[in-house]
Amino acid sequence: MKKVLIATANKGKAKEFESLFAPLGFEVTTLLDYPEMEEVEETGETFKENAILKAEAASNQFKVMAIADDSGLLIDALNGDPGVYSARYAGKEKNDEENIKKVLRNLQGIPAEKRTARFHCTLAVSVPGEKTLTVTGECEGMITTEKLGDGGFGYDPIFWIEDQSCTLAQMTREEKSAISHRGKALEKLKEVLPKIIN
Ligand SMILES: O=P(O)(O)OP(=O)(O)OP(=O)(O)OC[C@H]1O[C@@H](n2cnc3c(O)ncnc32)[C@H](O)[C@@H]1O
Ligand SMILES: [Mg+2]
Repeated sequence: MKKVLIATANKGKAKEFESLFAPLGFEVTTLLDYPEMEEVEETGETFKENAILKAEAASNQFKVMAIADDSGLLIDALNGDPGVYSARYAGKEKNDEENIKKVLRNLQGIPAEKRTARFHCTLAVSVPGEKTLTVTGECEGMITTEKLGDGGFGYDPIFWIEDQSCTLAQMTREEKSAISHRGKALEKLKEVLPKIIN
């Protein structure tokens, strides 16, 4: 079976990538399979910089093609926060629960129509000896006033999708991937990397 290395240690992302790549005949390995590996410091100021950092670190270490995902939630009423710092919004322990609480606290009193937000995803593909390639995807939504649903990960329980009238955490993994920032970025990746994906 063909293998693809996804340079992430995030369980939620890992599951989504497994579901996205399985139909393409790929076995997915992630950094969760290598717990001894040290986490790459995300020193970039943009999703693109951080995605490239993570992808190149993994492909250099393992000498294989690696795909990294840097993503985050941009909330208009918070001037684009938590943005690139989404994972660590409430502290360096990367606690989804605390991150959600902080967002809801900071949006207290903000009316529904002003709670617009988007998820962003940049995927970087690094092949040893070749220039790293990036693609992006975005998903528009609204921030709820309470958590709804227990699927997904991260900020999904407070991210409302207008068209479907539910949060990303109330969708199946397939439903989420059909409209998500990650799903859209991967669709673009499939176009630019036909040789590798097919
Ligand atoms: O860097 P890796 O190892 O991939 O894992 P991470 O969790 O640190 O990932 P990021 O640096 O890209 O931070 C992205 C954060 O944005 C949030 N996020 C990204 N995609 C999401 C999604 O599809 N649903 C909900 N939250 C998401 C989530 O809280 C992530 O921790
Ligand atoms: Mg990270």
